[in-house]
Order: sequence, then structure tokens, then C-alpha cells
Amino acid sequence: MLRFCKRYSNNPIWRGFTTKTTMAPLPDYKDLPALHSTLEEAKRIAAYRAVDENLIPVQHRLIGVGSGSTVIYVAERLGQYLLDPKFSILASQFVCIPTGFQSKELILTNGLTLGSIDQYPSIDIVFDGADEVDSDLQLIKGGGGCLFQEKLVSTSAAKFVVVADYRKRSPKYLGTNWVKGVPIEVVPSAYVRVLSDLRIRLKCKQAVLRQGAPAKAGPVVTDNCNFIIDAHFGEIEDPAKLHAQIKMLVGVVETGLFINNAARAYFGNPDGSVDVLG
Ligand SMILES: O=C(CO)[C@H](O)[C@H](O)COP(=O)(O)O
Repeated sequence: MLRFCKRYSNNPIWRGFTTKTTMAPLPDYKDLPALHSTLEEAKRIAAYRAVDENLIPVQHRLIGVGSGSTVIYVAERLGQYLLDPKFSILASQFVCIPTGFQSKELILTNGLTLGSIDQYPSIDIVFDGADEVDSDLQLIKGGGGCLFQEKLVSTSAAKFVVVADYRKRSPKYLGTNWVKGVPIEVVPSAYVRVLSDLRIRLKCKQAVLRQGAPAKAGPVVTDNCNFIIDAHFGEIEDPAKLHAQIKMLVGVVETGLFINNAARAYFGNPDGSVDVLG
């Protein structure tokens, strides 16, 4: 307890936030104040269930924390483990590995210990969101522009658990619900060449350089200083084949097709129920 409080008070993020050091059992989802929409509620229940049913505090020490709006509730739940007297000693040994700037902030603001993937190249479990999930647990990710680091962390984890809301579950093929295209991270100087190769060699229906407007004039720049291309292939019958074809193009750093990577997915529903795949 003393060690725990000391760690909080030494962290600049928490200096002055004395209420955070109050110990409390993990709150039951039903006792939490309502959020502003059923969609947010769906994300929160999926994230809490995913953490509670997959995290083994006595066994898991290195935990990947992904990016997006659903993962916010993963970090919140992990922070609650720190405050529960039953788990606080184990939770104070968690080291959380981020997939980008946003998740780094989430880890710190929830009082968790930050590590990096080059420090810990093999991690125990990762929780991350997705843009679309098919029934074989193949994913489209990268809607938030973090795909390379997300893939690095998720493929370095012994177990990858997806947290999502009901809109992310594909009726059949990837590309059905997520119609913005497959995100592809590319080296900036190669983006024109990759756009052309996608259109001519891979017969992509449409490929566009993701723009930052209105927040920024010009292209989105990833946490790795790369660009993102969104490539529309319609419904994707063979995501593994498409991933391999895109990956072969010169200038491609990584694709947003996550193949044979996720072990389980949690989808929060508007009625407060959760569907689990895997
Ligand atoms: O891949 C991602 C970011 O690049 C996100 O995980 C994905 O976009 C899901 O985000 P959200 O939880 O906000 O729906």
C-alpha cells in the first residue's frame, strides 16, 4: 500500500490527485454512473468484460494497451485493479506497453507503469480495438492511424483480445461494415508509387492518401512519421492473400489486415449484453 501510494505521488500525472489513492474493490459495471450514450456503454462493458475474463493478475505482468475509443475503458479497468486491495500488489507489477501516443497517455493517466516494446519484446496479453472483425477473427485495424505499432505489439503478445462495439462485427467478409478501405502505412516518399501499384497491380477500386483536415492541412502523419493510404477492395474474401500482396509493394510498412492474430473478441451491445467470439 505504501509502495503503491508512493508510486502515485511520484508520478507527475497524479500529483495532487489524492482521491485516486483511495482503495476500493473493482466496481461492478452496474454500479457505475451512466455514460452519455448507449454506444459508449457498449464499449465500456465490452472492455471491462474482456479484461476481467482474460487478465490473470498472478500470471500476466506485461500487458499491451491498444488505441482507439474502446481501449480507453481497458486502461480505466486496469487502473481499477491497482485500487482493489485484492489485486493492488500484483497490479503494481503490471508493465503496460502502448501502441502509440494515445495509449501511452492512457497508461499514465490511469496510474499504470509504462514500458516499451523494445524493452519487452514478448508480452503476455494485449487488449486492442478493431474497425471490423470477421467470424474467423481476422481484423481490419488502423482507422485511428496506429496500425504499425498495433501490429508490432499484438504479434508480440501471447494472447490478443479485441474489444469493440456491436458495429464492428462483420456479417461475412471484411470490407462489408468498414467501408473506408484497408488502412496501409507507407513511407512518405513512396506514397505516389504505392497508390499507383494498388490501383494498377492490385486492381484496388479506390486508394486515397488519408488527409488530416480539418484538424490539419495535409496528410495524416503516423506516430512513426509515415503516411496512411486507405485502399478500397470491396468485400475481402481472402484477407490473408490480400495482406501478403499489399505487403510486397515497395514502400508499404504494414497493412491494417490483422491475420490469425486475435484469439478472442468482445462486442458490447446497446442492451448491455456482450457477444464473445473465440
Ligand atoms: O485500429 C485502431 C486505431 O488505429 C483502433 O483500434 C480502431 O480504429 C478501433 O477504434 P475504436 O475503439 O475507437 O472503435
